[in-house]
Amino acid sequence: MAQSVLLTGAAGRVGEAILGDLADEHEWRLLDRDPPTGEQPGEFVVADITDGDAVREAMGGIDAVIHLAGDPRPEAPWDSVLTNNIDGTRTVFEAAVDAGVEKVAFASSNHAVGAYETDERTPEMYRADDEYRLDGTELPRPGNLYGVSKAAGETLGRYYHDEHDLSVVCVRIGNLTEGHPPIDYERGQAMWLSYRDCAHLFDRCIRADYGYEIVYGISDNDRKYYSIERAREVLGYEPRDNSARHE
Ligand SMILES: NC(=O)C1=CN([C@@H]2O[C@H](COP(=O)(O)OP(=O)(O)OC[C@H]3O[C@@H](n4cnc5c(N)ncnc54)[C@H](O)[C@@H]3O)[C@@H](O)[C@H]2O)C=CC1
Ligand SMILES: O=C1O[C@H](COP(=O)(O)O)[C@@H](O)[C@H](O)[C@H]1O
Repeated sequence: MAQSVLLTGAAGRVGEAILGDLADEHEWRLLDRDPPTGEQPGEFVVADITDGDAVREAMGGIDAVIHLAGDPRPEAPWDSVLTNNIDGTRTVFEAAVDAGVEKVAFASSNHAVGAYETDERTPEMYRADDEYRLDGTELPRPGNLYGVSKAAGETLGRYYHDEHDLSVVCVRIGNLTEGHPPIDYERGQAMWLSYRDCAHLFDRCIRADYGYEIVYGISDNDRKYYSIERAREVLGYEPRDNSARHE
């Protein structure tokens, strides 16, 4: 069934992947601090996610939120991730609860667990014959402040689920690229997320029933060190792409 979905960070790359396949599948309200370029599949709200009043207004009549807005740079400075990724994410969760939204899918990142990629494990863990897997039950282990901000977003989600009964899924997105996986980059190939698998995964986040979940958002790559079993089980994720087909 089509749902009313608020998509924050709609003008970015992940937003482009989602809307590319799902424009006609749901009723969209799009939010970004950058104004839209070109025609959009729904109402577009130009606002900053740290503006509580604007975010609360954008939540009216919404069933589900896909929260992408934030600073996506692994090297982003603390001031920026504190404002955009931590404070902004808290504002989105708070407004969702106030508005009686049912579920929020939060764009977390591989960088929330980047420090598991130790010198001892790499580069072997990036290869198809290596069986090391992270599955979402492990503690966060960020390798940079951007990763810290994503771990904080996951923890905010846990809090808003436990204290306010909001359904929350945190998707630790790998490396989204259009058309083909990153070239000459084993790590990127191991965590590749194709555009169509990205759209399908967030569609499942809108449609599935869950309480609080952390899942990995990668395609079904032969090379992988993130398990996608939880996403399959809980969300019904059925990825179609595999970076090995492009090697
Ligand atoms: N692209 C990737 O491979 C990955 C992305 N992610 C996460 O997914 C989300 C989206 O990433 P991308 O689309 O790649 O980034 P992007 O930079 O292309 O898009 C982010 C969008 O959010 C908007 N934005 C940023 N701060 C904002 C604020 N304070 N208020 C309102 N809008 C704001 C920007 O204007 C931009 O349109 C980010 O949270 C990022 O951390 C996580 C892992 C991998
Ligand atoms: O969280 C993110 O991760 C991807 C992949 O990380 P990288 O270190 O291999 O580049 C990154 O491209 C994206 O910008 C970021 O938001």
